[in-house]
Amino acid sequence: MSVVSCRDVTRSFGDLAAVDGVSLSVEQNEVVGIIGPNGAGKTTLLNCLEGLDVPTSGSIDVLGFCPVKDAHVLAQRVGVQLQHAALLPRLKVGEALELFSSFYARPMPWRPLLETLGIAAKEKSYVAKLSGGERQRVFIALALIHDPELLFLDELTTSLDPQARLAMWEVVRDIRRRGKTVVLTTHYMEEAEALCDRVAIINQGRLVALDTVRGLISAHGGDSTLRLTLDRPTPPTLTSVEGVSSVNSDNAVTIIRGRGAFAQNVLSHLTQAGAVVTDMTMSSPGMEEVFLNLTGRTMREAP
Ligand SMILES: Nc1ncnc2c1ncn2[C@@H]1O[C@H](COP(=O)(O)OP(=O)(O)OP(=O)(O)O)[C@@H](O)[C@H]1O
Repeated sequence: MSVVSCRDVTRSFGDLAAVDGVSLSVEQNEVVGIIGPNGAGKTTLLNCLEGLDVPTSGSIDVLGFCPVKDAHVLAQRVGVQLQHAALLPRLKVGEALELFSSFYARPMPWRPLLETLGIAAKEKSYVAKLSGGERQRVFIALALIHDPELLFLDELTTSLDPQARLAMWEVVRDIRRRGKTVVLTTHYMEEAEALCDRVAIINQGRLVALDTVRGLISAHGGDSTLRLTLDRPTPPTLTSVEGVSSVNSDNAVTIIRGRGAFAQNVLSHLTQAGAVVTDMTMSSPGMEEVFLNLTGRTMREAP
């Protein structure tokens, strides 16, 4: 049985289908990322999965339960990262963790959790006085306090500095190593590449792709680029080499785009032609190219 199963889910606000016919499943011990441009519907979808919002149509199962009707059962087994400090301003970090521990049958010891998240020194600070990144880490600690089987993380590392972001990635990897399941949204392609077993790309409410990073790049990444400096003018025969889609010259550099084993084919072709390669670089498409090809926008335009 899938941990999360979402069938043909639509959530409309008036005429706007913020989530539009999304079907997806998340299996046990997977980390699945949801990415998409601003306003794509990621948070709305996550809210529906978390039981904070109700789909206009379609159905959702989480651990075999309905996220809305069975919220009390799921609360013990699912962790949700809060986004706003509204309910905690007058509490100190340690008090907030103590309070949340009291909600659960088997809470984890929270001091080691603060250590792992790098905020042990903030135990006696008011939540309201923390920096954005520190508060974010408190919310992660609160989401983890009952050692949930399934964790929902919405923009996990958005206000964190690079060091804290890497530490947070380790936290997620550790959660996965312990057999848990994670569904996260992110605006960072490198985060999706680093953490996710599969990535769902949402655009205008619709699920446009769902696959491993490698699968997405091979299906939607487009061409790789090989830049060569040769000891002679570019042989015109390069255009007919298997896998090559285009050949251009820029000053002394030959720029060849293609797919599959095109680079190897090009090099053998040049060797046979007696040409000498004096410099060579190769760049392959990544998730940025996948995102651009599927949504028409770069990720930098999106946040
Ligand atoms: N309660 C609401 N009432 C009306 N419209 C809403 C509501 N919540 C979301 N929307 C709209 O639904 C669309 C999807 O919003 P959502 O917050 O899910 O996008 P997102 O992908 O999470 O965006 P971002 O990356 O900016 O966080 C947006 O056009 C948003 O304005």
